Amino acid sequence: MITTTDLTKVYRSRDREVTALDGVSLHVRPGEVFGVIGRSGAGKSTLIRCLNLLERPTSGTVTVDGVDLTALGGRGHRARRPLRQARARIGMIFQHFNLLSSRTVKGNVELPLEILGLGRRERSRKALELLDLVGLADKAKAYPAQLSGGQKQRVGIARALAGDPKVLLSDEATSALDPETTRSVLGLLRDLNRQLGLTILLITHEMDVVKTVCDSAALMAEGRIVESGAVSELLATPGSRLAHELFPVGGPQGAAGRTTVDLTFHGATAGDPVVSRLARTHGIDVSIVGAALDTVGGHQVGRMRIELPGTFEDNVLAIGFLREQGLTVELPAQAGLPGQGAPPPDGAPPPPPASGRTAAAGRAGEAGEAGEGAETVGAEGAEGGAA
Ligand SMILES: Nc1ncnc2c1ncn2[C@@H]1O[C@H](COP(=O)(O)OP(=O)(O)OP(=O)(O)O)[C@@H](O)[C@H]1O
Repeated sequence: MITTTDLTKVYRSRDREVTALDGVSLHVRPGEVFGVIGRSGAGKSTLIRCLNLLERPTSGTVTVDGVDLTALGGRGHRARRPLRQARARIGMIFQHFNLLSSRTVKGNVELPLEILGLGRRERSRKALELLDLVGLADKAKAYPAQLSGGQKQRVGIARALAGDPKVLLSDEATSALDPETTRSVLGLLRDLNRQLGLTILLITHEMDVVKTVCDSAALMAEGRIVESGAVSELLATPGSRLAHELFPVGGPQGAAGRTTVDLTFHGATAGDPVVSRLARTHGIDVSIVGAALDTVGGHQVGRMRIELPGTFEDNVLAIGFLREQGLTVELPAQAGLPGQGAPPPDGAPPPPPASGRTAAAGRAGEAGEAGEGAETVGAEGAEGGAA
């Protein structure tokens, strides 16, 4: 639905050049919610402005719903008619809502309909229909100043849907909202995505947004896409930086003479009692040092950090066994090993605050036991619960 090819944007002023986008190629499939995450300055806003050609890229192409926007004339607010028409099919919502304070809620939603040339009655009918869709039918006559932040964003969403877009771009739409309102606005976006088949690309610096609503995600750093893919696939990719940021597993690592292993249970593996099977079949005392359950992309996922007695070489067979069971197995950096799962230190956004049933601190006991404190789950619990 959205494809960019080698998209580059260089801002030039008299004395310096900033490469905000450096060869960005990404593909958003029809009907998916796609999150772009990255630190401040990574190039996210530039990317989203280039997607609807509010900003003209220096080179590369942007294709939305089969139309190569970069081939259409004009830029910014001086876009020519074909580009304006193509843009009308791309809705956009903003962090600070961008509502007109002098217009009522209904008047704000009618604005794009006026620009599209609809008559007064048709505008009124459509605006009320859209307000109903976002749950604000009773606020049609209110002014933006009389609304909460979440209600303002709902008006922004209704306005963005006025041109019956196939694509909705969201520029940090929940960053100004409290956590509960964020959840409700993300819930609305997910409902619209399902009901209308709307493709949504959102940029955010909040990992929780990606975790809550996105089917796929891309990590941006220094104008480039560092990693991207379906969230479920990323979680199954050893060493994925996004997976590590999305769902960190806690617990100490690298004790001398022991091998630390991070396991991810998802899909078909979620219900298998793999750890106790490992303990039984290989006669190993498995220590669980951290475990967590969380919902990522609408699916429950379990992660567990275990320790095996002995060095990596002593545990090659056990690790092979875990891989054969279909688990994602990662070896964080530890004594005598470079580490397979730990993400490189630079470029990624800071880790999100712990959420969901994230757990683990200190040694939590031997296999099968629930750990002390917090909400640590034992081997069978984590496996069974992550269905
Ligand atoms: N109009 C501009 N002129 C010059 N440089 C710009 C312009 N807009 C953005 N930049 C630069 O491009 C780089 C990417 O900025 P951008 O706003 O796209 O990042 P971002 O990931 O959206 O950051 P934030 O989350 O803080 O908004 C930054 O170095 C920024 O200073």
